[in-house]
Amino acid sequence: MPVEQKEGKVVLTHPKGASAEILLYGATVISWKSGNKISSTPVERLFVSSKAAVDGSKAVRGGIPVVFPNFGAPAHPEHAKLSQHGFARSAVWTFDSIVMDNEAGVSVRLTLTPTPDIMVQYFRPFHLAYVVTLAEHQLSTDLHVKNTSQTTSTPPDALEFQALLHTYIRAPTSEVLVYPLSGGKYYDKTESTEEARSQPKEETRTGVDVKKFTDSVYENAPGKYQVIWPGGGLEIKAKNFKDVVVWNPSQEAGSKLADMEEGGWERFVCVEPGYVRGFARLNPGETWVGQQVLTPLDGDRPLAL
Ligand SMILES: O=P(O)(O)OC[C@H]1O[C@@H](O)[C@H](O)[C@@H](O)[C@@H]1O
Repeated sequence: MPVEQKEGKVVLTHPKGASAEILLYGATVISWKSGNKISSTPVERLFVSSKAAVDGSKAVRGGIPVVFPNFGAPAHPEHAKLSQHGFARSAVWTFDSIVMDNEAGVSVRLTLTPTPDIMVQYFRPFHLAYVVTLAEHQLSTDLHVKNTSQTTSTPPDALEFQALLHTYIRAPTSEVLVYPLSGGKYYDKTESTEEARSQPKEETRTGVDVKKFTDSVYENAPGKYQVIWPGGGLEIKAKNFKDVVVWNPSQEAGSKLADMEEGGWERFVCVEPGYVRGFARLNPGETWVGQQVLTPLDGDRPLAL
């Protein structure tokens, strides 16, 4: 069965062996197993902490949580009641449909509209659709945001939001490098004062490492990244996610996360395409689509982490 629904999750299986699992809780992709052009054996590409809650009690520590409508602590007055990274990653989404089911890809759509719980914290009408497509050697995740307001006021009843795919890539943290961010502007959230956090820095490293606590928001980033370690790597392509966040808590911050497994920070890098500097804006009836495509790089070998 290429698409199976069981116990709060959707499992996609590609005829050539790749698979993906998506929790309805948060529409969180919690597993993506894929081979590559050289080795067809599917291997896990995403990191999920063994201490992560996968029962819907807390956003998942790993996989690909969906961040919407705010990134980090709320900065927009309309988001004031929301918690860090918004409600999409901790709301139960609805299985909508199978979009495609053939050798080119197995694809499903999940949706989220305001629930009573969301409406207590957030008044804007919206419709989110998340399309996850599994190909032989690729995983695409597309987030569609629609402003469903019927109001015809002037100025328009705009939906202003941030969105990000918080992708935890399984990789040896001490060796992984992210390209090409050199020359770009970033905001360093590990700085201790608000003033230092709001001053842009210029990236001078050809390949960005995460050997120490890293929480960097690259603004207007290139949209195509290589995440490379000795013997392996992935490409991430992003559309309409103009920014990218590179995060690894290291032991310093990782050991304080209750749902992070011991040493888990040594086994991943988060490379997170997003629209997080400023706000995307939709007038009533308009839709915005952000896309992420993950592909193992040629020469990639399975990781024993
Ligand atoms: O612990 P959370 O809420 O899942 O967030 C993890 C991290 O997510 C990153 O995207 C943020 O830039 C970090 O500041 C944050 O610590």
